[in-house]
Amino acid sequence: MPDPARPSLTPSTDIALAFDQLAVGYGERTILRDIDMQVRRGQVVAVMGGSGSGKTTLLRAATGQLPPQAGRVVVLGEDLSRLSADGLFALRKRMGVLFQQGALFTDLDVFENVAFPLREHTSMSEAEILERVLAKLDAVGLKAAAFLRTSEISGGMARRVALARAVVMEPELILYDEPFAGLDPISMGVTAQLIRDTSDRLGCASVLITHDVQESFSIADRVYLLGRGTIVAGGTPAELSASEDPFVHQFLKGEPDGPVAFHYPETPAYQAWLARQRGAR
Ligand SMILES: Nc1ncnc2c1ncn2[C@@H]1O[C@H](COP(=O)(O)OP(=O)(O)OP(=O)(O)O)[C@@H](O)[C@H]1O
Repeated sequence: MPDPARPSLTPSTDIALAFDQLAVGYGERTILRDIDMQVRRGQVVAVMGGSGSGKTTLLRAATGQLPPQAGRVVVLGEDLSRLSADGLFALRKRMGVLFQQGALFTDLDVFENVAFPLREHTSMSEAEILERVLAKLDAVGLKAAAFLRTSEISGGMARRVALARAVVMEPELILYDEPFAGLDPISMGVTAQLIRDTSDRLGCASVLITHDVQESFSIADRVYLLGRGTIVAGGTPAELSASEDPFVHQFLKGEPDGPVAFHYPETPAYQAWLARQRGAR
């Protein structure tokens, strides 16, 4: 559970990630607009929303993969759109990202997969690398699996190895894309606690994109709910749980009917495709 004694007010320099009136999308299409969000060091923030609501898109904006259509993304005090390619590369070393398809290198064993960022970006000695990697593997319960090849581990184990790799550089900001996907209930609880502990111990900011209400509410300081192309609700887990907003209510209860759209919207591109399909028959 989030520590109630943790101070809720910290200086503004403590902000690790800020979206400031952000609009972001692909080509001409805007997926999210009017996004205002701040994540402080030591905080765990969960971003939730239905399928296609723009969670991964928001993550891509935070890593600089997707430039803003309007507004700003500020990471560790740096406005991403003002950074050179070298500046962005340097900043990324201070960030950890666990992608949804956090693919491991199949030609490396578990240990070398986790050691990879240390070898790429630091001048740590072999002895230091050994201790650091074993500590991170221990945290995900896989120390004794260090010598295994990636073909010898299960999908859920691979997710945990990817998690160890995302935190091995002890980054200041960690972005997790669906960290609970494909995990059994025990691993899910352990992973949630690991995310919380990593934030507390390293004082880093953690942003997790997830569908899992129970796990994210158990560790998050704040939760944001995406819908209708923007943030529809934000607050502490307790505030959201008590919300009367029909959108929040439907999402948290997983009810099929309500304002959360189940169907992908019919766009002009779909209408044009359908007309072509029908014309062709
Ligand atoms: N590379 C892309 N090019 C064009 N449109 C995209 C691209 N990636 C995603 N989209 C569109 O952006 C919208 C949001 O997608 P996004 O992947 O951010 O949703 P999500 O909330 O992460 O969904 P899920 O929970 O299903 O992973 C969708 O309508 C999707 O079709």
